[in-house]
Amino acid sequence: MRTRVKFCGLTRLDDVEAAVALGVDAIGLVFHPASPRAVEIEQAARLVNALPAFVSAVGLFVDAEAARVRAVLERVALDVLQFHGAEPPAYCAGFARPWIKSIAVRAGVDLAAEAHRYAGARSLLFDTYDPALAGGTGRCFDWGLVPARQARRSILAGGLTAANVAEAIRQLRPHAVDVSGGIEQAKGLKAPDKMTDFMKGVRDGDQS
Ligand SMILES: O=C(O)c1ccccc1NCC(=O)[C@H](O)[C@H](O)COP(=O)(O)O
Repeated sequence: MRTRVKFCGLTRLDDVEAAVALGVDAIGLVFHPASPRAVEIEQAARLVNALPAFVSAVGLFVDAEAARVRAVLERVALDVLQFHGAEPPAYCAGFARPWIKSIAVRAGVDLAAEAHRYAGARSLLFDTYDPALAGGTGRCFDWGLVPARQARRSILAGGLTAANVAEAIRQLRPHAVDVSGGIEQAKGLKAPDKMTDFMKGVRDGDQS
């Protein structure tokens, strides 16, 4: 089975079109105002409206007020929600949308317990722990901390690049990979050559 790919933190129409042309499965839009990749609601609506069928739009939130998530959903046709804070399962399930929960992986985190707690999630997204950042760290975590059983339905994130994604896939065989900083020329601005190389890396991983 091929590894699904999500490009995250897109802010420009050109980048969305390039991502679609490369065959991504999903794009991620960051609705966390503190992020350098944050998008405004009308900007996000334009980006999502440029997507063809079968490419999913994922909206990222960090401990947002429920009213804020609802306000975004009224204007932006998001397919999936992705939560990067300390949101409890009942909150995540409260928007009538499929959802993903990000888990900051570090030694001592019980991923089986997190999977049990967030059993309503379509997938868990395993990302790098950083006490100062809710996501988009640009750094890898120790992939050895993810048991094979937990990896299977998961989305692997954190510091992935064209140089390491094939090896990450070979080691963990995740359902999907998620990248932001590894395909950028500057925060929020994607680099076409890095996007192309990343997709090649994914295909190499799938064949390994
Ligand atoms: O990208 C951000 O700035 C961000 C801010 C707050 C919460 C989540 C954020 N991004 C989440 C993502 O899904 C990233 O793709 C993921 O963390 C991987 O990022 P990177 O290590 O840069 O590839």
